[in-house]
Amino acid sequence: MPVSDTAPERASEPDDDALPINELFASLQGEGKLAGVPSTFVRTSGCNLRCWYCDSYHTSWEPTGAWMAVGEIREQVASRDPDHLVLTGGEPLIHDAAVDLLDAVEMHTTVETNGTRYVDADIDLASISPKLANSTPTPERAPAGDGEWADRHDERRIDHDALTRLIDDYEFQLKFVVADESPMGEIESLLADLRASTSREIRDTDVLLMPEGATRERLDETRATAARLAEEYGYRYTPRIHVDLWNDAPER
Ligand SMILES: C[S@@+](CC[C@H](N)C(=O)[O-])C[C@H]1O[C@@H](n2cnc3c(N)ncnc32)[C@H](O)[C@@H]1O
Ligand SMILES: Nc1nc2[nH]cc(C(=O)O)c2c(=O)[nH]1
Ligand code: SF4
Ligand SMILES: [Mg+2]
Repeated sequence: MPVSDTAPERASEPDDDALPINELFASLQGEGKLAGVPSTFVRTSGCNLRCWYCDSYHTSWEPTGAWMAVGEIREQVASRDPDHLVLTGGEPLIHDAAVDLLDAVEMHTTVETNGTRYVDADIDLASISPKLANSTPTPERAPAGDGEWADRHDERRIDHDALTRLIDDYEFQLKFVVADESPMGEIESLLADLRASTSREIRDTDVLLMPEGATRERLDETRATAARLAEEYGYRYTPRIHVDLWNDAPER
């Protein structure tokens, strides 16, 4: 997704109580169990992974943003209409101040996370999107660099302990990005491992297949397959309604 030209420009010094913000906007939640719910999005910059298909290139491959104090983010969020906050990125949970923001706002909070780091915070819905082998930026498909991220990405992308703790402690959904049948075996085996390690029930309706696609054109190629696989395996399908409605526009 292109970087917003209206990303906050006032930067405070990076300190313990600030976050690097790529964009902050109100829209409709596009994905998952709360798709369609008016929400204010806070998108942090910086990620510990490098999915080749990342739709937020300017938070991962080429991170840009301005530091904002948590108090100022809280005010910006409170000044908008929605009573749902979606904290996303980049990977929001790599920043310690994400916990302060989640604890500071007085509304429903969803965190979009790759599930590689556990935090203890005021999270109402942990929207966990574990990264499968189909995300690895091999030299042929990395959008930048010479493939130097592939090994690091593969070593980091699944952390069973962090996933188990997130599922143990929060309402959750598990969202898997699919374009074809190839990741289904990995999804089934990861779910079997997590069902063995968590004390909570992971229902099939907590598992969502999401078509890979940052543009309408790409979704046209993937959504029917994702929907068919959801039916076949008994999982849920989630659209990406923001892409259907607004394609890859920033602040949407
Ligand atoms: C940009 S990520 C930010 C949060 C976190 N880093 C993560 O990956 O969950 C937000 C959501 O977009 C999904 N996503 C990113 N690029 C995508 C693409 N090209 N097609 C479908 N989903 C994508 C991720 O899997 C995740 O569910
Ligand atoms: N409308 C809208 N819904 C979203 N749900 C998750 C998003 C994300 O980028 O994390 C996202 C996004 O970027 N836009
Ligand atoms: S983990 Fe999320 S933000 Fe990071 S590269 Fe993958 S999709 Fe992008
Ligand atoms: Mg997005």
